[in-house]
Amino acid sequence: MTTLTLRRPDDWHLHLRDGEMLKGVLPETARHFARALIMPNLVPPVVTAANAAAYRDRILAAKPLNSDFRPLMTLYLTEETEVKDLRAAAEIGLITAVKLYPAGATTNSAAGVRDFSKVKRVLENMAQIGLPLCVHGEVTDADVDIFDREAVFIDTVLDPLRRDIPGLRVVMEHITTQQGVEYAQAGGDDLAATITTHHLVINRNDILVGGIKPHYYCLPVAKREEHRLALRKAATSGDQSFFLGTDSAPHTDNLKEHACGCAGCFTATNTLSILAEVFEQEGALDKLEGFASLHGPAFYKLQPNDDTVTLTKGDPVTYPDKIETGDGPVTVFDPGMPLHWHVQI
Ligand SMILES: NC(=O)N[C@@H](CC(=O)O)C(=O)O
Ligand SMILES: [Zn+2]
Ligand SMILES: [Zn+2]
Repeated sequence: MTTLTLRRPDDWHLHLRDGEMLKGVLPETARHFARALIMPNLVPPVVTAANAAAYRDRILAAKPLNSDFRPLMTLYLTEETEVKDLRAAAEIGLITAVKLYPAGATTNSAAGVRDFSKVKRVLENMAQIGLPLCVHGEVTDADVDIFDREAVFIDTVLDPLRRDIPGLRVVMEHITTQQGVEYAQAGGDDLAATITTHHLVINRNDILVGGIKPHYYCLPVAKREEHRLALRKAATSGDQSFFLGTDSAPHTDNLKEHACGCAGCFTATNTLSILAEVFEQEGALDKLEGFASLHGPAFYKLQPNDDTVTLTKGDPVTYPDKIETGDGPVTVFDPGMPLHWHVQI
């Protein structure tokens, strides 16, 4: 196969940041994707309907001319989130989901949830109205090894939470383990999982062998090879429980190449070419449209996009090593393999 036409994809987990960074990174996503679910971990976070409306307007103002890109907004769940504000935001279609960060789990998560009993009423209301909860699924206990934090979260937080609040629709964000795959597979229609581009490509050796690679450091951190293989199998299986959330998470190079480097891989620029390469390697190019363009809208009860994107296979395609933003350069994720699928724009 040398040409592949898909319904235009959506990105179900994206960090656009704000200000100059937003202006710099938004065109990279808007070039290929129709919609993206926008993460609310700004400083300060997007915690109210008014915050979400203002942020949506800043995104729309930063959008390239003639782009139809649509941001789908989320609220950052805190122990102070008000049911009334959240329900009103959902009713007018201002928000598509609510994001749960365990406090301290990842970039800008300090305002996240410490005591789950304090958000129970909000979660019950979300279950009633069918508003999905997107979860950064890692425990933060100092005594749990960072490579075990996702599996421990599933057993000790996520599973009890889902039993406690029947009907709550949950997206396990950026899963990185076999345990994540198995839990998502078994969860029925109210549970799904996003998988990033980079976790299909790198394992933990890529971060650490031959010198530390700060641009491969993200959270949840990439795991052993067996987990990467489980993710590839899940993504290319055609199972509707799995769909694309790139978790493209830009940080300027000075903050990545640092004694205490920030977590996040920036993949917006070359994600589609990488995914086509990965799906081809797995003999599953016919499953790419489901993963990138159909399963996500089905979970969120939205229509898939009407228009299409076409990829053609040819000589290796090159992408810039970095993009320039008003805040400084941002390194584009290096998949460490030649990419042959060109995205027509
Ligand atoms: N994935 C990351 O490593 N970083 C994300 C936060 C997140 O999605 O956990 C960020 O905002 O930089
Ligand atoms: Zn996260
Ligand atoms: Zn993220």
